Amino acid sequence: MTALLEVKNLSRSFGGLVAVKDVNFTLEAGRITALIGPNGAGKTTCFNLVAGSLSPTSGQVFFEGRQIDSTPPEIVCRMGIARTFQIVRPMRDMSVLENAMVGAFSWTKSVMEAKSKAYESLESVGLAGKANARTDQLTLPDRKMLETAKALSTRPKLLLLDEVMAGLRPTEAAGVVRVLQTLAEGGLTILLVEHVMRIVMEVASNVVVLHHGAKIAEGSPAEVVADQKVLDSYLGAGFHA
Ligand SMILES: Nc1ncnc2c1ncn2[C@@H]1O[C@H](COP(=O)(O)OP(=O)(O)OP(=O)(O)O)[C@@H](O)[C@H]1O
Repeated sequence: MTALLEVKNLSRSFGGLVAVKDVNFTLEAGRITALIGPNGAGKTTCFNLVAGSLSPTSGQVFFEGRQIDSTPPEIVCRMGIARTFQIVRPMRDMSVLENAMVGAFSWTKSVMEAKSKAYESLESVGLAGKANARTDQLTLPDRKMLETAKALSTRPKLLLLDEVMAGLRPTEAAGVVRVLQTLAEGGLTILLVEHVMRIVMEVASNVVVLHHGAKIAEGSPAEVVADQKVLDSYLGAGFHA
């Protein structure tokens, strides 16, 4: 398998606090990887380092073999990495379609092209039927999927999803899992931060576990939930897969 993204000895400090500590992992093309760990473990900081919103204190990030750490986020986006944010804030005075078009303007100036790509993105997350709705008419799962569609409109090879299933009911989350599986089957590589282990186990083929900024385990979902360090620091002794 080819590594699409390679994170090498990545560290980031904020003053005296080491938020990410010498972290290494690779993302294989077309796979879904979950980044998990307790609150404050460094997951979002890792996302920000990969997406170019933060520069590392030390270490490197390679995307398709090119070093991208310290590259501005808009360039990283044009290279093929898109991200969503934990808090979804669609633009309220624009339709669902117009919101999804925003991502496409990262690579085209043509309104027609942007519209066509936005429809395709909305279709792949199951929102095409609501293209003309106002965003304040959307439910939380739909708002989350719109955020994902916006990211897909940038034509990413790698999609970074920050807690895209937080706050969803199990049936709603199951729908999102299906969407992500279909996207990965189509060749998209996905890195997601997720707290619900049941979802991680269902959706991810690889799991990276952070604790106090450092990687403490990596492997298949079954491997990490059986790892004593992961049980001690995150899942708790009572956890049963
Ligand atoms: N801009 C910043 N300035 C100072 N400290 C920061 C900054 N961003 C993150 N931190 C700190 O770095 C550590 C890691 O934070 P981060 O948000 O990456 O963790 P996380 O694993 O995403 O947590 P959560 O699950 O709660 O979202 C925390 O202690 C946090 O307070």
